[in-house]
Amino acid sequence: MTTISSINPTTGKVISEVEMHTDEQVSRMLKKSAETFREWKRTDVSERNELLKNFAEILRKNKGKYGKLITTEMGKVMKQAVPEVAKCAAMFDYFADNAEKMLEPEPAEEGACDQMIHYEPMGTVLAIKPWNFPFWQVLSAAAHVLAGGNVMLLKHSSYVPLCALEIENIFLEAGFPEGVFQTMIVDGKNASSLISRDEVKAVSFTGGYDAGQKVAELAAHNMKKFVLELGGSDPFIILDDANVDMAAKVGVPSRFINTGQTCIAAKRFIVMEELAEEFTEKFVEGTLNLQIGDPMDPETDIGPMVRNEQMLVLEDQVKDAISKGAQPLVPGGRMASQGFMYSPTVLSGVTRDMKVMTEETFGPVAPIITVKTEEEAIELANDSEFGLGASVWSQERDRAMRVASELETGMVGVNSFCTPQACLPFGGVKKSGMGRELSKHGFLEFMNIKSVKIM
Ligand SMILES: O=CCCCC(=O)O
Repeated sequence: MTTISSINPTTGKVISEVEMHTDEQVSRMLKKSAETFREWKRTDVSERNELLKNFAEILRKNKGKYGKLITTEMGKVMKQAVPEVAKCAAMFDYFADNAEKMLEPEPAEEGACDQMIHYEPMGTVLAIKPWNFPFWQVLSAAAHVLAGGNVMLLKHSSYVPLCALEIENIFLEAGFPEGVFQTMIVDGKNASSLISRDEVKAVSFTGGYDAGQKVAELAAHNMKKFVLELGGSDPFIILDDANVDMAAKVGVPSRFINTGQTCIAAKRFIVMEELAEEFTEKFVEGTLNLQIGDPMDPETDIGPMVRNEQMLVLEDQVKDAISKGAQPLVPGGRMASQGFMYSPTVLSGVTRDMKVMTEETFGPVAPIITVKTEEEAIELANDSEFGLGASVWSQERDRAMRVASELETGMVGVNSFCTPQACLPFGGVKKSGMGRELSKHGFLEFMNIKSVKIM
């Protein structure tokens, strides 16, 4: 029997061994999903919406229980794990309320009703999802994929097998027919090999660039539709007329939420020199106020990182910055405790050749870099392989909007930080991915947009 170990990052200890599915079981799941699709796509949209509503209700009723599971299995602090579950519930409500409108056939042009655009589901969507938001990452895709009449097969991160199985249970408890949503406990290699299987019609991938590139190659080779949501190195730009108090107040959670392990977190703080000292002082103060410790404690802001491997990467990035002249204003770093605790680090005097600027930092490290002009801020913000989100701070709306329009990203927060929302398309450009999740745009990614011409 082959198993995956579920490990508690707070202690570093194994919580449970989860049995992996055999090839034979996976084949049965593929077959089941293809069979179920033939029925599911024909169910009335109102019936599907009712199930989405049931699902949201179960999440809301049990958000404490699921939050605790998330905290135990990947270390997210309870203060954020419970809202993650509540946010998923709100997103299911959104698609339950809007799917019917999104599915409505549209006339091709005003008055030309004999040429229609129909939206039809594709079939089985293979979802390959990461550990950092164990519920949100799966459910933000599942809600609109299933609402459109598709079915889903999940390969979740090997770090969160218990969350993966619990999500499948919730679908069954909500009344979804067996086979509409199934969790496979398999390794990454096995999941990739499923892309070529006839039953799989599309792939929804969230994760790192290298794995995303592999998925894209396999999907393209097998002529399957894919959506990729990859990493980010989001700039957080403070222009010289920004409200510094607010920028620092929002900048701290924008960087350190989820112990810095968020694709759309602020990862490069770009400050115009007039405000650099004041912003840095306030940002450091906010960072030092964060409570670090047991993620189960409702007061804790910073819990463990997910694994030692992630800490090693972060340590290397910080070492590289310091060796090139960055000053550790808040030194932070690995803590002498059990589990994978890493205290927040703030670096000033950062230059663009440092790894903290060129690579994604997936942990609690905040590099601050100073620029002289707005143009330099824009140029530096765009000087990245990534293009997921960005944040711009200015008290002049037109100026902030002008800068926002110059940024090469899929999302911009003006005087706010970026976070996915059900009604907004979510995704990136450049090495941050292709396609969109959420909103009508995400919904349509997994629909066959069929033109119907009636003579
Ligand atoms: O890692 C990206 C997902 C972000 C989810 C959130 O901010 O709610």
